[in-house]
Amino acid sequence: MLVNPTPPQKAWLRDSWKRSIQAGLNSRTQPEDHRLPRNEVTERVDQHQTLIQVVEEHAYPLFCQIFSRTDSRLILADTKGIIIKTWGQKRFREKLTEIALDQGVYWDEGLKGTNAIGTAIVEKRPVSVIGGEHFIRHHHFISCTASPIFSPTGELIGVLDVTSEYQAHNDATQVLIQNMVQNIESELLNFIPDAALKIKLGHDSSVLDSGWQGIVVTDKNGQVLAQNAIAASVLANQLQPGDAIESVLDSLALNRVRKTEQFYYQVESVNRHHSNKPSLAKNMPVKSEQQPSCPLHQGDPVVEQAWKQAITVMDKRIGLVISGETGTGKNEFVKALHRQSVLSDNPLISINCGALPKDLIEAELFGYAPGAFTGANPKGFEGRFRQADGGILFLDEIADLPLSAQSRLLHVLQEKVVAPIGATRSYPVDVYVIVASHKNLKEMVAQGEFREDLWYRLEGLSITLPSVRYRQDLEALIRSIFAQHANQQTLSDSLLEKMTHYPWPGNIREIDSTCRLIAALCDIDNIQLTDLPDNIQEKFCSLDGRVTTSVHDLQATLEAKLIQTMQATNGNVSLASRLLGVSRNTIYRKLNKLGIKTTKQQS
Ligand SMILES: Nc1ncnc2c1ncn2[C@@H]1O[C@H](COP(=O)(O)OP(=O)(O)OP(=O)(O)O)[C@@H](O)[C@H]1O
Repeated sequence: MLVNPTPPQKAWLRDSWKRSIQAGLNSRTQPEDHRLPRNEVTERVDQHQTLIQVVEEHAYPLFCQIFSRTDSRLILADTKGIIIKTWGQKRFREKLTEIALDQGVYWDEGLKGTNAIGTAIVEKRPVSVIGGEHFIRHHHFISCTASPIFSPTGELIGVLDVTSEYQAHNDATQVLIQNMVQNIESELLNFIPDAALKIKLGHDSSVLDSGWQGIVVTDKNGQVLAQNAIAASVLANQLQPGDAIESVLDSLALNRVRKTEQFYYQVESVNRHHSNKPSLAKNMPVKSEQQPSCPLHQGDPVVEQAWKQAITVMDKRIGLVISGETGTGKNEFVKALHRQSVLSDNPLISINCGALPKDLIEAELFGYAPGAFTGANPKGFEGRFRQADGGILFLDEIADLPLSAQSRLLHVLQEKVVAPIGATRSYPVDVYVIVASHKNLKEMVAQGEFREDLWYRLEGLSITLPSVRYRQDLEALIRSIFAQHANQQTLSDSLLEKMTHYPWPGNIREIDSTCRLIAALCDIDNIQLTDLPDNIQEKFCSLDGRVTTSVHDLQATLEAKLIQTMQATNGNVSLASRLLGVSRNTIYRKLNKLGIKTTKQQS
């Protein structure tokens, strides 16, 4: 029988080793891996989007600063010890793959023996497990330090871990990880629904922006919603959720550092411009200096301006019309606006007018009374307008709304009441309506296909989301969308270049489905063009192996090809016309336009 080595001295480690033995593990045998199927990994990543985002913004920079030159990985695990995401040294990741320290694998103490992630979950406190302190021998080459992450209401929501090659950890590592977790927990306070004020506290004014400050978050009436552990300590546990913050502060005036007898404090309004930023992918370039406030782009000025204007008009309840080719992200834009707006706790109802049969659209929008028409739900239907009451109704493809529904819509917008079909009464509704179309509504008005009065009622601000071929952040956009589908894969620079030169007629939708396909088919690092299926390779490459981007570039490519052919044929127009498959006249015309004379013309 194999005997486990001498248990360690530290009591908590001894206990953890004991639990490992009780779980039936043998220190000399590498335990079996328990791995989530790929689709469940994606689901978990989705569920943890906010946490991932906060880690990327508030812990990863510090990790890079301290560990970038060492063989280390930053790891986020969920409450069951399943690894959700990892960041850091790529070559070290490969080494960690040998012990399955990668995405989707359970690092529960009962499955992997004493390890920082699993043991921190059991202990509910930060722990460092250095080299030989790991129960399983195969894990002795690593040192891990992990700290649990708690929600503003004190529930465990995940674990942050730094795993390094054995020698890389020292006594300060645990303090560092705690600092990262502190930053994460403080930032999570901004995500509490109804959070309006953030009060930073400390015994000295210098700590107010240090990452070690106490934080209390209140609603707009100054009622405490949550606080971090430091605030509870600075305030000697005087405050509980629901208490009025003014019981401990003299003033709620914003931004000035103030002092009570016990502590310094500063009141800020909560920054709600956080939700659902696309994840900062591992293979994304370092953040641009100026972080865009719109979560849907990575530095495109047109989208940013559209976003800023939209936020402003929404707050003032001015109408918003969004145009843009199919797939440019109009729906996503509206969802992000909703999340960011004061209406975020109220419904967002989206309806695609083009996708509904014309004779049902009025019933869908305005509802109907029981027995209003044959085939209807016998209980009646309240309709989308009433479902959206207090929130936002997004009417996509509004151009497809039949004229009869247009007049009814105008009536609802003007009177703020909706009368379901066949009903004897009407209902008050307070709905902010946003519309989108990829057809030109103004032209439709001119042609009598869209009611002019409705257009004037809807039109306030008209914004157009740019087609991706015109976006200045295309490369970062592709990287970020790919990262959302990738497991650990990355796109090679040359493939990325091809992708940024492809015109993407289906816009973000096409980028999304292409990236999804590449991530599913190419389970390798640094994916090259030749790793892709033939049809995708073909779409990224033009005939001569160069890439076509826009009409302008296409023109340039054709002209270059013409010049090359003329050179190769020593100016023989007949031969060039046969090689290029165009008439001699076309060649003369093009050469003329380019100011090039044929040998014949020269002589
Ligand atoms: N900024 C973004 N990042 C990642 N994916 C996005 C982004 N914007 C849109 N998408 C994805 O692209 C696809 C198309 O987006 P969306 O439905 O918002 O486009 P649309 O302009 O409303 O299209 P249509 O006009 O055809 O209704 C969706 O799958 C969406 O998830």
